[in-house]
Amino acid sequence: MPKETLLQNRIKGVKVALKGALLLVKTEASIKVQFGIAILMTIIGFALQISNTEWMLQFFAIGLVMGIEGVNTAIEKLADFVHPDHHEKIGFLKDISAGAVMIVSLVAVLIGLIIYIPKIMALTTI
Ligand SMILES: Nc1ncnc2c1ncn2[C@@H]1O[C@H](COP(=O)(O)OP(=O)(O)OP(=O)(O)O)[C@@H](O)[C@H]1O
Repeated sequence: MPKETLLQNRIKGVKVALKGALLLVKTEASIKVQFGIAILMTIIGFALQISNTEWMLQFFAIGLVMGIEGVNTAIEKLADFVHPDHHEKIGFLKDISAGAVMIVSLVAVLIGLIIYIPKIMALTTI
């Protein structure tokens, strides 16, 4: 079999990653909710005309939360596959993995509050 080039190898890698991202959005309830929130925040961002820097921070927060949620999902599924029975260590592993999602989610909420509270205040004082 002819050896694939670096470009062919990378194209294959991108295809696999896209398939994984689609699988996450299609099958995982938490990612579906986060995707919905991401769309809503994008609409609100347009409506309240946030700045370029605010767009960057908002997309960064969305990407961070959804990315870490994806890794958390993979860890949960791997744990269930490797050890389907109840085990203290599996519980600990799943808890810290969920904790990582919680940390980035709190940061995302803080970013949202910092961006939108002044804009909402300005709207309500008009
Ligand atoms: N095999 C196990 N052994 C010990 N504790 C477990 C085990 N499976 C789950 N737990 C405990 O239950 C919690 C929830 O685990 P679960 O796999 O249901 O994740 P989840 O948060 O409900 O998943 P999702 O994000 O898909 O809703 C874990 O954080 C852990 O504390």
